Order: sequence, then C-alpha cells, then structure tokens
Amino acid sequence: MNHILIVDDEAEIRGSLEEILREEEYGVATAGTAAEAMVMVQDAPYDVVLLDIWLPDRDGLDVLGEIHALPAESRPEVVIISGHGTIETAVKATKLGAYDFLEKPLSLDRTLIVLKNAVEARRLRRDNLEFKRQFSLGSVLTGESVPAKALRQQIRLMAPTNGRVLIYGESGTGKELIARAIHAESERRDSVFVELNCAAIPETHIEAELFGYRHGAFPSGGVVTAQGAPPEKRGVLERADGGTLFLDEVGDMSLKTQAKVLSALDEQLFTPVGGTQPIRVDVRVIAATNKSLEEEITKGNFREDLFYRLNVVPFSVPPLRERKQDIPLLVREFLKEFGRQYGRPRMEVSEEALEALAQHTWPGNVRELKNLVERVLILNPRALRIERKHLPPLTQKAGRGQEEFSTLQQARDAYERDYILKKMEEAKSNVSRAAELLGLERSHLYRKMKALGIAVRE
Ligand SMILES: Nc1ncnc2c1ncn2[C@@H]1O[C@H](COP(=O)(O)OP(=O)(O)OP(=O)(O)O)[C@@H](O)[C@H]1O
Repeated sequence: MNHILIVDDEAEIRGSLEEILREEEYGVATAGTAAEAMVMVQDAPYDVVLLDIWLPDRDGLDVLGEIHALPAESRPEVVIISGHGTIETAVKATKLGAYDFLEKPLSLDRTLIVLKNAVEARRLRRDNLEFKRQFSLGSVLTGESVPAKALRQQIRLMAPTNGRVLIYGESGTGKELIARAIHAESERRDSVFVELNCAAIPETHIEAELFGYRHGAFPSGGVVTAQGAPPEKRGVLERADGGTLFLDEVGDMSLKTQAKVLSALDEQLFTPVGGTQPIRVDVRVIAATNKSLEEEITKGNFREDLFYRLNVVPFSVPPLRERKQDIPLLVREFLKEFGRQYGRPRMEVSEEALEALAQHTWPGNVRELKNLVERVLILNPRALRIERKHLPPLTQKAGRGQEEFSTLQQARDAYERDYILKKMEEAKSNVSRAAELLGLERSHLYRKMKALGIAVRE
C-alpha cells in the first residue's frame, strides 16, 4: 500500500481528500500544521506528501526544503497544493524539487493522476537507490578471506579520494568488479563508468577508441562508413568526462599510445584523431593489468613515467587458489544469482562438492568458478542441491579420458583449452603470436581464452 500525508490547515479539505484517497486504497494520514507534518515525515516513511503552501505556523516552501534535506531513502515526493493566485509560488516550489503542484479548488481527476505519477516517481527513486546499494561493496565483492576483507577496506578508503588506481591480478580475479566498486563508492558515482579493454582492441584502432576521431581522419584506408564518408566518434576519454575511465589490460598499449595517454592524463586535455580542437575533460582513471608492469618497464615495453602516473594507489588481487576459503561463499552467491536468472528454486551445495572445488587450482580464477556454477545449474535442471557427481572433471593437466566428459560441449571446451594452452606455450605466452599460430584475430583469441577460463598472462 502507498502512503500519503495530507498537510493542509483547512479541515474540510483534509477530510474530503482523506476519504477519496482511502477509497483509492491509499494509506492516508493528515496534519494541520507544519510542525505536526515534520514530526510525522520523520517518524514514518510516506511515499507522497500533499503540501499546502499556506500553513498557519510556517511557509510551505520551508517545509519543502526540510523534507528535501531528509535522507534519500526516507524522503517522500512532495506535491504542492496552492491557493488561487499563488501559482508563481507553486512554480517556484517545483523548481525547488516539488514533484508537481495542484491548484485549489482541487480537480479530482488531476489530483488522482498527479498522485499516481508521484507514487511511481517515488518507487523508481527507491528502486534506483536499492540497485545502487546492492551494487555497493557488501553484496558485490563476495569473500570473507583476509585478502577479500582487506580489499573491501582498501576500496572504502580509496574510493572517495580522486586518486588514480592500478589494480594487479590474474585474469578473472575480479579487477573490473573492484574498479566498478571504487566508482560506485566515489563522489563520481552518479556519473558514468566507461571501460576500455586495451587487449581486446587491435593496435590500429586503440587511439581512435581512446581519443575519438573527427571528420577528415583516416584519409586513406582506416575507418570509413558504408557510405564511404569518415564517421565521427567520441572516444572513451570524452565519454567518461565527469566520471571514471577503466583501462583494462593497460599493459597492452603500444609505446606510442602510452605517450599520448600520459600527456592526456597529465593535462586532462587531448585532441581527437584528425581533430584540431583539444578537448578538456575531468576523468578519474582506474587501470588494471595482469602483467608485472615493473618487468615490462625493464623490458622496455612500458613507460616508467606512465607507470608512476597510474600507480598512485596500487591494489593487488590474489588469485583464487590463494584464498580458497572464499569458494563456498562465492558458490552460494553464484547459485543465488543464476537461480534468480534461470527462475530456479533455492539451491544448495553439498560439503563433498565444496571439497572437490577446493582441490582445484582455478587458473581462470573467480570467472572460471562462476562459469562452472552456471554450467552445472543449466545441465542439472532438476537438482536442488549440487553434489559431487554434478561437477565436471576439474583437473587441468592429468591424463583425461573422453569418458569423463558428460557433454560434447565439455569435451570440446577441454580440447580447445588444451590446444590453446599448447600454442600459448609455443608462443612464449605472447597472445598476438599465439593468435597468429592459431589463425585467429588476437581479440577473438582473447575472448575465447576468457570464456574458457584461461588466465591471460604474458
Ligand atoms: N569477489 C567476487 N565476488 C563476486 N563475484 C566476483 C568476485 N570476483 C570476481 N567475480 C566475478 O567473476 C567474474 C570475473 O571478474 P572480473 O571481470 O572483475 O575479473 P577481471 O580480473 O577484471 O578479469 P580480466 O582480467 O580477465 O578482465 C565477473 O563475473 C565477476 O562478477
């Protein structure tokens, strides 16, 4: 039931409105003065306050201001009721944050429509807050191991500062999740979070992705539309203005691109490819890498000055094999998540199954575990409890007989995983070289490795 508070000094109006709204199945309370109203809104959550602008003890606009100062969770929408000739004040009230206004004498139809819309606006605002809360740390970064707790604490401390963050960790350990959590806990939370995966984009396109391009860029070859005219595009730096830019796999940028990123970071200013006008932005950069950038610097593959610019606050996310005590919580969390997604009843997991999962080394980290839980759920539509027998074979290297696979897809995945790992070995872990050996686009191989839970390390 939606709850409405009617604040009006005229008892007759309070009485008739109350009667009508009760018939419409609203929960209704009334107040005749500002003082009474303020006590009531602080004590109980109302969805909408119908507020007369003329009150005996105070100006309705002051009351509106006080209601607006309430915490977002308990703040109702306010609909102003204005007497004849006070429309200007009512308009002012909507500018101050009132949802809408009604003029006396009240029209029944309009009152009911405005109320219905205000209740809907209140519901949307509440859902939005709830979504943001769910997305905040507690529910997102699952884990009670010492490193998981330390990460949550570090995020809480660092998020409100504007400091650049560099997140280290193997593929699938949750680097993106951490970047999103930092954004969600920061002052920039109401602005955009934009992501660019530097490894998934061909080297020839990365500058255009970062800085965008303008008409006239790419005079020959390059990017052109189907009509033959070069298109315009806003780069991620421009799109992230006011918000956070997450540069994933930052170690995969060429030295030339690194130089441009360095200058853009230093000055918060850059010029799109083919453009003439520099663009000023206000962007917080969070970068992530699964390589040791110090090693890359020694090898001459990464600029030291850029490293220091990015590495203001370093985060290190340990692989799952070093925090196996998080596995049961993660499994239960993923069962809940996929259960909801696939409309399944509450699922449990047996101790034996958890023990088997703890034996595995999880080269693809949390992503591999999450994919496994999803697969098990799909392949066992009637199971209410995940048992040992539901799990696919988990050892990576041991001699595996084909009879161990329960589906063709599992056999195919295992074969592909082995084959890619072999080629990665031949290519000395260089993804571009391995992609050549396999006859695949680098970005395609990268996605495939991710899907198969192969840690992308160089
Ligand atoms: N602590 C965690 N709690 C809940 N889910 C997690 C956790 N860590 C990782 N995940 C989930 O695992 C998957 C992989 O995480 P994420 O994409 O953040 O990893 P990553 O380190 O950025 O990987 P890559 O380096 O391959 O881009 C995501 O679906 C993410 O939601």
